[in-house]
Amino acid sequence: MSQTAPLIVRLLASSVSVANRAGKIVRDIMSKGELGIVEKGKDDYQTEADRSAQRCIIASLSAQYPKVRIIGEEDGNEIQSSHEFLETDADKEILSLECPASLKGIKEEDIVVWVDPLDGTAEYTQGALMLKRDPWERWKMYLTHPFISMKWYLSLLHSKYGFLEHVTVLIGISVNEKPIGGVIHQPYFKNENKMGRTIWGLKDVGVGGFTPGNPPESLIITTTRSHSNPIVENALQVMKAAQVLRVGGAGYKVLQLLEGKASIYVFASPGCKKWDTCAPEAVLNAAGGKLTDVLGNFYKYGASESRPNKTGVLAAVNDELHNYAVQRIPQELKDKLSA
Ligand SMILES: Nc1ncnc2c1ncn2[C@@H]1O[C@H](COP(=O)(O)O)[C@@H](OP(=O)(O)O)[C@H]1O
Ligand SMILES: [Mg+2]
Ligand SMILES: [Mg+2]
Ligand SMILES: [Mg+2]
Repeated sequence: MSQTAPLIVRLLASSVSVANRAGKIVRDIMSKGELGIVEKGKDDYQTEADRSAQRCIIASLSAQYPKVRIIGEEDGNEIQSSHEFLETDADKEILSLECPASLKGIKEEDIVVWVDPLDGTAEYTQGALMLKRDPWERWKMYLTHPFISMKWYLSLLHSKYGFLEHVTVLIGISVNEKPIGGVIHQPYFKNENKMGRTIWGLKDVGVGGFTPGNPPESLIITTTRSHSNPIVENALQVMKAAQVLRVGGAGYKVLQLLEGKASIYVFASPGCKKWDTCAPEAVLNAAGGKLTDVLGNFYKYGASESRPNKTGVLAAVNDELHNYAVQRIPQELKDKLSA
């Protein structure tokens, strides 16, 4: 690795390589078909892919950047048992980036990295069903699946490939409580000749790994497909959108904004955590967008911050759309979430 590149550029380059490796782990576990699903709470599951991908990311980054504070979604990821997963490559394209003056003096001690090893776990576990080509085998798997309702099962059958494209690996880099760099890796993105793609963003540099798109002509909202409730629905109704897309994962929803497939990401619920939003917010910022809570306030990403994004998520690719969304949310709803 080029030791001459400034720390933040090296860390982002390592994060890209580590996210690619984690994505391969996610695909391999799905192919083996033993997901090892554990219920963490209501509508909150973890699989072997979440656990192994996090082990890979934390072991690899902490071996190379020992003083960086790294916080992951999943518990019980002892670093000692993870040498098989060590990834020490660093992406060459990122290493060759010109580091802006504003990021040159950053030290390891100033950095907190937020890791979501697998964003869209609900969609990942449902994807396992779609890999069963035999309808009888698929039905049997559905019957033993811990949390797929009949409505979901039917929507899965209609979706042809399931929702694996919604799955992402998120590595967010924050400095002084602000997200300044991030990686969103999509293990199941279908390219012509290879599986997966890696989107990155860095403050005062820009974004890469995809083709940015302008917001759609009409107002298209993107939101959760597996964690809705009456308040979430209320916040969608007031937007007066032409269309509402219900997809999995915070990472994938922000990708939809970046690619011009949706105008605003609206989620009026405390369900998302710092690891869900740190990387997407960093990439969105680097593309000129904005991610806040539903009151329009920024989240802080210091290590001691509480994990839940209690007052929800509102994100858009520009200030105009973001302002529109903040203004549409009724005060009563803002009060309910901040209570
Ligand atoms: N009510 C809830 N309970 C637990 N997690 C929630 C939640 N609402 C949102 N989340 C988390 O926020 C992320 C995005 O949610 P959604 O796909 O519904 O938009 C998911 O991350 P993970 O898949 O990494 O756990 C999901 O678990
Ligand atoms: Mg989770
Ligand atoms: Mg997540
Ligand atoms: Mg996760």
